[in-house]
Order: sequence, then structure tokens, then C-alpha cells
Amino acid sequence: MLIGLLLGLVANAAGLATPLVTKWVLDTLGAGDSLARPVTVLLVLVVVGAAISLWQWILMGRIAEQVVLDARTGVIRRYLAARIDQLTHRSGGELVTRATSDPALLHEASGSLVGLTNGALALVGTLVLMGTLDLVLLGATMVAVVVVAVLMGLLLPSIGRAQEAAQESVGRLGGTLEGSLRAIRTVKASRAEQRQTAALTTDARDAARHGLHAARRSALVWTISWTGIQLAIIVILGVGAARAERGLIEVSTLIAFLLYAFGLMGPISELTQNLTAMQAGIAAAGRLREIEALEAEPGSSPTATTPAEPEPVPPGGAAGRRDLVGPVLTLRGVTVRYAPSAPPAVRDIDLDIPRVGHTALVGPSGAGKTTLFSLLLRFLEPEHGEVLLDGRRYPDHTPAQVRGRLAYVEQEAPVVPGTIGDNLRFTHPDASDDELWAALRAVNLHEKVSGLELGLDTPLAATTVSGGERQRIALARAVLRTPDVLLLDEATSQVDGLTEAVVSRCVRERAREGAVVTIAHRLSTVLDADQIVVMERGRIRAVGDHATLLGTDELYRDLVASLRIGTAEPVPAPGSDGRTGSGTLLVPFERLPQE
Ligand SMILES: Nc1ncnc2c1ncn2[C@@H]1O[C@H](COP(=O)(O)OP(=O)(O)OP(=O)(O)O)[C@@H](O)[C@H]1O
Repeated sequence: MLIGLLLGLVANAAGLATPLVTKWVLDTLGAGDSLARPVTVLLVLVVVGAAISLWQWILMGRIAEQVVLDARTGVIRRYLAARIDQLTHRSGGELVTRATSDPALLHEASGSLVGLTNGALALVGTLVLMGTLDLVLLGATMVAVVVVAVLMGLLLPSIGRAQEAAQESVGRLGGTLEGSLRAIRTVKASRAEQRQTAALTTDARDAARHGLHAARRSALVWTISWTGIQLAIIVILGVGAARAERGLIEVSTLIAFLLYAFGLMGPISELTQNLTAMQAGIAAAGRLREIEALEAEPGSSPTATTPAEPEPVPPGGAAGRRDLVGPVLTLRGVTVRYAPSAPPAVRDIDLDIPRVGHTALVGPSGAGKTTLFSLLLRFLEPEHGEVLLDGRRYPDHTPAQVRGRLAYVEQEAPVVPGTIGDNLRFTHPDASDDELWAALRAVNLHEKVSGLELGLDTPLAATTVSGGERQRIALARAVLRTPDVLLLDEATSQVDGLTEAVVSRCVRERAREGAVVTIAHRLSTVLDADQIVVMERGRIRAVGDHATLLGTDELYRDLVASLRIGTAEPVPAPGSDGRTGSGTLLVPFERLPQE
């Protein structure tokens, strides 16, 4: 920036010297001397001035790109380092706007300080040199400059406000658009295209309205400055001609003065342009500063420019940790709420997750099952109580250390952008192709993927895979390397029998080697569990196995009855072995038809 400023100053100096050298040419012409020297100086000034301006332009362009890049990467880093709750209460589209279109506004604004300094110095330099030529003509010029400056001072702040409002509308538009596209099937099935279009165009119109307001103000500022200078030139011409006629100034002085007056357009345009760009930049910077306020997760640095080295994850599963005893995860008196004024989402939770075996969480909607998962994954921090991993409190681990021991399958099982291979390697980027194929085999997708022309390199989009396949890909990612704890949030929607059987088999296999915790939505999963935790209104109501709970807990009986209706499975009688009596879904996997 400093180099840009210096280059600008040199280019300005060359520009400022030009009228004086022109006067020298005219005086030399009048005196009948050789024109060689003044004309050479004039040419050198023009060429050097142009070359330096070009250099400065390119330099400032590079700085502008760097500023935009820094702003974008800064926002992206903050998003990915932020605590989940900091992001989830904003719409995805709005967050995207702040990483894409807001930083673009900094492009013009980035060089505005240099432009303003250059413009201001050029303006002062021009006025000083005008003063050396004729003070009376300078007086006429100053009136125009002061009037222009006052009007600009009054108009410019409203340009910034209009820009900010326009960006807010663009942000809202991004949010609504992202939501509408995500739910496009529902939008169409509800015949809501027109209504959504109307809602979206309202935001787009809002942005255009504010943008137009800013454009009108900018146009007014430009017109005022140009007209002011044009009027000043007319006055200079009139007053100057009269003074030259009376012999008070030479004609060459008047010509040089007029050249300076025309030259005033340069600094005044530069000042106007940079002040306008700066207003837009200030508006964008204000919105970007709000992102800086996002709270980061403990142990993550939103300002680090290089990603931290991933912490080595020791061999997973109980087999890799024979030295450790006691539960792998423990919750002790845990209470958590989503907002200080909200009621606790879970309260006084005491729970041990054994190192080996399957723990199923069941409970009515809103009971706090997902919240419990968020606590285990350290997406949420408890208000009271503590969560322990291997007997050590969570705050004594970094979130990465905790998550390095867990594998998580989300209920919606979203695919991440990229290929099938990218999706499978998402947790362990160093996994070999053989490991990937083994994981695909575990979820019965190997034949399907090997039949694809591009195999593991097939690009994957959420729309190109079925819900069941998405879940199996997510499961394959989770079981790629044996995790210590597999957290599985089962799909609530009906999934195909094959997917359900694959999930059941994976859960059973993992539960033999390590811990599996499921939010169970299927009777087959509940029946498979070694420990069932019944939750209600944020509390643990009962813990036990299926047979015991069926005999002792009314809510559990109701839940099982509703699952039975959902899956059309017979409920085994209390005391009977649920695993063998549960019917249809426990068909041995090998006997299921291959896809
Ligand atoms: N992001 C959030 N912000 C505010 N409150 C939340 C949030 N997520 C959940 N809650 C509230 O916390 C309570 C527990 O919700 P949670 O999602 O843990 O229940 P759940 O048992 O998983 O329900 P479901 O089976 O319907 O998914 C509910 O009262 C819910 O409204």
C-alpha cells in the first residue's frame, strides 16, 4: 500500500508539473528560443507519469484481490472453527453471502485509503500551484471546491447506509433461496413455486431498491462535483480573460491555470470514487465484523492460517484399548440448555456408556436424545455436570481428541461435496482403497460402486443417491476404521429392508468390538441393544434391557407398541429373548437379496 501511495504521489507530481512545463513551452515560444528542452521535459513527464500510473494500477489491483481473498478465507476459517450453535441460528444462505458477496465489496474499497490520500494531496498540490499563478483566480476556484466538498459530505454517508441495507437484503435472499432449493420437492409438491418466487423476489427487489438509492446518491455526488468544476472553469475563463486583457496576468498563466482547473477533475473524481467505494467497503466490513464475533470452539483458532496437524488417533475399538477399564463415556449430573432463557433440554443426566456393547436411546420426540449426542460430540457444553472420556473430563481433551475417538452417523446422513471416495475418506483421508472397498462391502455397496464406470471416483450429489444409499455411505464412512464409539442417529423415515439389515449387522458387529450408541427408531435396533435408556422430557426415566423395561416401564411399553406399529413387528413377550422373537427384520443378512 505504501509503495502504491508513493507511486501515486510520483504520478501526481508528474501530472502537476505538466501545466507549468506547458507554460514554459508557451513562454519559450513567445521569446523565440529553442523548444527542444521544454518539449523533451513535457514528453518525459507524460511517459513517466503514464508508466508509473500503470504500475500503481496493477499493484493496487493485486492488493485489492489479496484483501478480498483474506476476507473470504477469514470468514471461512471462522465458520469452520465456530461452535455449532453459533452457526445453526443463522440461515446457511445468509452465511454464504457473507463469505462470497460481502468481501467482493472490499475490492474497490481496499485501495480507497491510498486513493483518498493521493486525491487529497493532488487536490492540495493543484490548489497551491494555482495560487502561485494567480490568487484571484484561486479564490474563484476555492468557492467551487468548498461547495462541492460540503455537498459530498452531506450525501456520502447515506450511500454507505443504502449499500449496507442492500447487502442485508442480498443476505436474506441467499437464506430464503438456499432453504427453497433444499426443500424444492416440498415446494413443488405444495405448488408453492409462485409464493416462494414472490418471497424471493421481494428480497431481490429490496436489494435493488437500496442499490438504486445508492446509485442515485452516487450519481448526484458525481454530477455535483463535475458541474462544480465546470462552473469554476467558466468563472476562471471569464475572470481570467478580463485580468489578461487588463495586463494583470499573462495569457500563458491563464492557459496554465485553466489546465490546472481541468486537472482538478482528476483528484476530485478520485476523491469521489474512493469515498463512495469506502462507504460500500465500510458497510461490508461491518457485516464481516459480525462474523468475527462468532465464538470458536475451545482449542480451535479461527485466525490460524495453516490447519493444525491432525492428532494421531490410537487404534480404535476395545481391541486397541485393552489397558483401559470402566465406561468409555460417562455423563455425570449433566444439564444443558440451548439459550440462557430456554428451559434445560436435558437435566441431571447420569449415564455410563460401556466400552463394549450397544446402548440404545429411546424416548418420545423432544425427550433430549439428539441433545445427548450433541453433548457426547462436544457440540454443546454442559451448564452443570460433566462428560468424561476414559474417566477424564471433556475440558481436559480438545474437541478434536474427543471426536477422534467417535464416529457419528447423522440422521439425515448428508453426503459431503465430492466423489464416493471423498465421502468415504472424509474422516480418515489417509485410508487406502482396500479399506474403502472393505467398508463398502460392510454396507453392501461394493457391487454397486464397482459397477459404476468411475468407481470410487464417481461424483456424488445428494440428489443422485437414494436415502438408503446415503445412509449406507455414511455408515461406511463411520466404520472405515473401527471407532471406539459409534454414534448412530437412526433415520426416522422408513428405509429399505436392505439398508435396515445392513445397519443392524454393522451395529451388532461394532458392538462386539467397541461401544455403539444409537438413537433408536426401529424395534430391531432396540431389541439388539444391551442397554436401553428411556428418556422423557430431558431426563433419563429408566435404564435396562428390553425384557426388564417391558415389564417395569409404561412409557417403554408404549414406545415399543408404537415402533411395532411403525415396523409391523410383533412385540416379544416380557422375558422372552427379543433377538430371536422379533421377527422379520432379523433375517440373516447373507440371505437378503443382493442389490
Ligand atoms: N438447536 C436448538 N435450539 C433450541 N432448542 C433446541 C435445539 N435443539 C433442540 N432443542 C430443544 O431441546 C429439547 C430436546 O430436543 P432434542 O432434539 O434433543 O430431542 P429428541 O429426543 O432428539 O427429539 P426427536 O426424536 O424429535 O429428534 C426440545 O425441547 C427441543 O425443542
